[in-house]
Amino acid sequence: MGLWEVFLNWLRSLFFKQEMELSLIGLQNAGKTSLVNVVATGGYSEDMIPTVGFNMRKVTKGNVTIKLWDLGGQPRFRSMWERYCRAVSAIVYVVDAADADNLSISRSELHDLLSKPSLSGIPLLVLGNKIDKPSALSKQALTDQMDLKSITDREVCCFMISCKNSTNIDSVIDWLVKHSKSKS
Ligand SMILES: Nc1nc2c(ncn2[C@@H]2O[C@H](COP(=O)(O)OP(=O)(O)OP(=O)(O)O)[C@@H](O)[C@H]2O)c(=O)[nH]1
Ligand SMILES: [Mg+2]
Repeated sequence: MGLWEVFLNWLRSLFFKQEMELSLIGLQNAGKTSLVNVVATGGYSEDMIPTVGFNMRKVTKGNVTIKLWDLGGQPRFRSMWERYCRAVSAIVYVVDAADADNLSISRSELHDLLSKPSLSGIPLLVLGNKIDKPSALSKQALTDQMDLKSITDREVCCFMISCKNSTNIDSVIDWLVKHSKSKS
């Protein structure tokens, strides 16, 4: 590579570096921390410790640096979700698609969160996780049960994933990268 090319590449890397901040929200046991692990390292474990409060992780994909706020999903942590969503480029809401019993709670927590004026317009990515389980809902059923069609004040996208089998994780990363902003 000539010196000129090295210089151009360096210049390009300066201008095209992207950065984004995301919050991972959803009920306890949905698989938020598992998703962070799969995106960051490809690792998956059955043996997870519930998140107490929150964790922050930085993951780099290509020239995009993603700062992830991985929040605890137990009831006592839900009141802080809004605070960690205010400055983000996108909200990622994880649902256990195989846990029919908790879907209505998950739906009302999501709609509660989105009703906060401070979060208006922030794009939403809903992930139906655990599709490796036979009891998991279809995308259509999840969309209906989470009442996603009623959300009209922002961009909404939904993918069905499995952290366990790494299903559709690429689509998630693509979506995230497309929603990153140029570093200023
Ligand atoms: N079968 C299956 N189990 C999964 C999948 N993803 C996560 N799990 C399991 O679900 C459990 C909870 O996962 P976590 O990632 O800790 O869930 P969380 O949403 O971070 O939970 P909190 O931190 O308490 O809010 C763990 O036992 C995981 O192994 C998946 O895709 N398939
Ligand atoms: Mg967790």
